[in-house]
Amino acid sequence: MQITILVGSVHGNASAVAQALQMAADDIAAQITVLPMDGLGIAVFDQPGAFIICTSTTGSGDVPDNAQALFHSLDAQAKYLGHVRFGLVALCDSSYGDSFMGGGKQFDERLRDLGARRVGEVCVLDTMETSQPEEDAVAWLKAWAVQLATVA
Ligand SMILES: Cc1cc2nc3c(=O)[nH]c(=O)nc-3n(C[C@H](O)[C@H](O)[C@H](O)COP(=O)(O)O)c2cc1C
Repeated sequence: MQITILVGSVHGNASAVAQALQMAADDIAAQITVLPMDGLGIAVFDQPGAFIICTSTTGSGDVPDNAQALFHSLDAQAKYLGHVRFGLVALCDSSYGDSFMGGGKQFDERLRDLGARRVGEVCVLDTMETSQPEEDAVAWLKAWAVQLATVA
């Protein structure tokens, strides 16, 4: 199984979570590549295998600066992504109220609009709820990989 983790991060928390997921690759018999979103466009989804969007939220429900190019290309170069299977790991903070998890939600909605299929529940890493986001994410990955294997 080939999995590409696309990372949107401001201060490095999402990057650290992505690294932890990569370290767990052997546990799920997968090859995991970590790719910062910087400068990427929709063409990244032409790669084979499944994807994990691992992103934080910044500003007021916004995607991180390094995710802007990829996110906007989902509009500017929109195309059908029916072949894409993805999981979502969303770093967030519920003290931000209405803008909670906005970055993750925006990716989720836009990718699904384009026909991509999200596998499993969102891995919600709320700063107010967990002090061990890496461990939580690895536990999520193990369950997610099982679900992914059952999806055509
Ligand atoms: C300036 C700033 C704005 C933020 N805005 C939001 C927000 O609107 N909604 C939310 O759920 N979390 C928000 N967060 C919380 C971050 O998403 C969270 O701290 C995350 O762990 C940061 O990960 P990163 O270092 O990979 O960017 C904000 C954090 C900062 C510092």
